[in-house]
Amino acid sequence: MYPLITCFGEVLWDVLPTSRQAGGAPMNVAADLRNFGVNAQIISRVGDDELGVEMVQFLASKGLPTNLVQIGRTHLTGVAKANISDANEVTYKIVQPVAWDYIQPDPQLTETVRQSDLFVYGSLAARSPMTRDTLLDLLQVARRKVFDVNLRAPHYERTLIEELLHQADIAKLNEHELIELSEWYGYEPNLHRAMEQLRDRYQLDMLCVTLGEAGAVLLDSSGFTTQSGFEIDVEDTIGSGDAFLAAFLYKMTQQESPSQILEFACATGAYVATQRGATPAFTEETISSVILNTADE
Ligand SMILES: OC[C@H]1O[C@](O)(CO)[C@@H](O)[C@@H]1O
Repeated sequence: MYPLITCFGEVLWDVLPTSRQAGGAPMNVAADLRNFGVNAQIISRVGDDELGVEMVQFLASKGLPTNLVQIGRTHLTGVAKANISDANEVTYKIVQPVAWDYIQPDPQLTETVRQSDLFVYGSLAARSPMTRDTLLDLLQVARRKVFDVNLRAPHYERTLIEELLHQADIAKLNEHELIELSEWYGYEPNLHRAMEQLRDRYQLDMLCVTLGEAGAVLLDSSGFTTQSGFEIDVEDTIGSGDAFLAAFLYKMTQQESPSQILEFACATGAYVATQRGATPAFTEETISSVILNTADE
């Protein structure tokens, strides 16, 4: 079951017009890692309410430990209203403040992060002072840090994103986020060049940019690796980027080559987009058959 991967941040319910699905980027990453048999866990907080009970049950059903999910009496379990446009772009109205805005420091959290091989965090969790402070403390003891940039307007500020980038060893963002960061720094609109400049600015070991249906690009010490997208029928893209990251980290910890990592990650992101919600059940075999079926065409 090694390595140990600890994710930190929001757990919430994504409310769609006709259904409610468990979500929250770091939780999605942890649940998807569990699909691959990785020893993954999530640090978060829910409210002492019905939705909190259901969330804890959901985490347990995914094989995730629930002892790192705090239960608070002051705030409700998180909820996000998701809207999907005709072009499959999802926008979220992420209710605030909720329980995961109040993740409290705790020696047990510090210890588990200290022992983790990878620590995964995003920017949304840092929107409120308490969870932000807990995150910054945990980053002090984390060994290898993976920043899933995940910009969710209006819940972030440039200075905070920069602080979180400074902490990261590995960063993943999508093409729109790269454009936004490039505008901050006046980078020319050239994907490879902007990636190199961002990698150098924050001394990242790995920088990965997802390109939606066009695939993804990875920049690491071996240079650039590119993977084109898998053709699929989209159900909804919620959690697709999170699944990409989970698959990426899974293959990375298995020491696979950059091109194998990227192919597997793109196939996993594509598969999740064919399913409803952020955390469908799948296995490594499911993803391998996505890759094989595409190769046949
Ligand atoms: O975490 C913020 C939002 O992003 C998602 O994780 C998808 O990437 C949703 O499940 C959640 O509402």
